[in-house]
Amino acid sequence: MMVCEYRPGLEGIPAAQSDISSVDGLNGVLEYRGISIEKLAERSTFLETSYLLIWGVLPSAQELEKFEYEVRHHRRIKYRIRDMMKCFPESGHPMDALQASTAALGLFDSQRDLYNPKYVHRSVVQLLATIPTMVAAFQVMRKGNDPVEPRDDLDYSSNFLYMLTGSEPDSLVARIFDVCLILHAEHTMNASTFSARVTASTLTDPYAVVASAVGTLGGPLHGGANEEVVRMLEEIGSVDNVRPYVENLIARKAKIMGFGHRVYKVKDPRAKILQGLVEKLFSKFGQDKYYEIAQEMEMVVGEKLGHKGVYPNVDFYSGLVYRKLKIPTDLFTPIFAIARVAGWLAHWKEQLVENRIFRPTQIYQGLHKQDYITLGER
Ligand SMILES: CC(=O)SCCNC(=O)CCNC(=O)[C@H](O)C(C)(C)COP(=O)(O)OP(=O)(O)OC[C@H]1O[C@@H](n2cnc3c(N)ncnc32)[C@H](O)[C@@H]1OP(=O)(O)O
Ligand SMILES: O=C([O-])CC(=O)C(=O)O
Repeated sequence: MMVCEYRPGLEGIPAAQSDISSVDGLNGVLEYRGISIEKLAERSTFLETSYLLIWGVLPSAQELEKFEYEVRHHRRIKYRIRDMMKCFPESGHPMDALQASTAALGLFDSQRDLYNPKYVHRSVVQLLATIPTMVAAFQVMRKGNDPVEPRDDLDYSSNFLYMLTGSEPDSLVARIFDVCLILHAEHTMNASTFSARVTASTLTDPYAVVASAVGTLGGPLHGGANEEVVRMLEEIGSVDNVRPYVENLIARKAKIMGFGHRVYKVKDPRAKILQGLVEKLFSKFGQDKYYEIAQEMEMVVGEKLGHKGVYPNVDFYSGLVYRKLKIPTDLFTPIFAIARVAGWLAHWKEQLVENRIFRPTQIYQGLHKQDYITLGER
């Protein structure tokens, strides 16, 4: 079958049939396996949501306990991985460090057996368990310190925050962080998930699948926008500067980070929940001026670009949560990756069910039947 119409960015072209999540972009609805993101953010945990995404159903109490136990006990990384990471330049971006170290996990995967449920289970546990450890280890090691060993007695998010700082987080902070992970866990056929599915379709190992997705997530048009948003708010500096700043970006036809979406033509439902989390954090730990700047920005961008359906996306308010938790800006996208591993793995598993290698076509616009001109004659 030949489909000849070219759609830049594959806009509107289905790349898979999926049961994992759905987005209603006109009404601002996101569901994981049919459950709204609002319900999950209110009642679930990141690990339970990961189980739901990957295995398709909410776990029983016993299944959840076993899954949490397994993840807790696979958090340690091999000393060879840690030593390899020690050699990474401290000036390098943590997303590059994460991509390289995730790919390196594949070096230890000698028994690849993609269609064996035990292999799938083991890889899921290992990736979910070790990716936060690798993100935290790079952060601590680039400051010249030894990584903080994971703690088996802490839940997923508390343990990650503990490995980053060396101290146990406040329980509200840990819960808010866990909700952020739930919100970022999955989002239909976004660029990094597409990347994961293309890689999965070649029947390579899940470490290569996740590493390719990490590489795709890092760009500023995708997950990397969360870092750019905070840098932009800092550059704006005061509420009075918002309007001229936005007008200048629009006049230059530049993209405003944290706004716009291929699917949502209204405010992203995750941005609404994240905004609520910012307010919760501020009411306990004190306001900062960047939230006022962000609110003004949302108002001005809505006024100028609302007619094009350009509203805040998930990356607009997440950075303000992480900033308030004193997390360095360049860790925002790796934190997004920690969460999205759940969605990538769910798509890896789904892709394998009736796999067919991705191999789209192109519309060739180049020359034919050219002469080969020898080097001396060019
Ligand atoms: C986790 C995530 O990946 S969420 C997205 C994170 N990325 C960002 O926040 C970066 C900023 N946003 C963008 O670059 C885009 O909105 C994307 C990449 C998210 C979506 O891109 P596309 O679906 O290709 O939208 P496209 O670029 O065609 O935009 C449609 C129209 O809205 C405008 N628009 C879309 N987003 C923005 C924006 N952030 N700032 C200014 N204008 C915008 C476009 O200029 C275009 O206008 P036109 O029709 O007059 O040319
Ligand atoms: O769906 C998209 O294109 C981007 C996005 O919001 C996500 O990956 O969370």
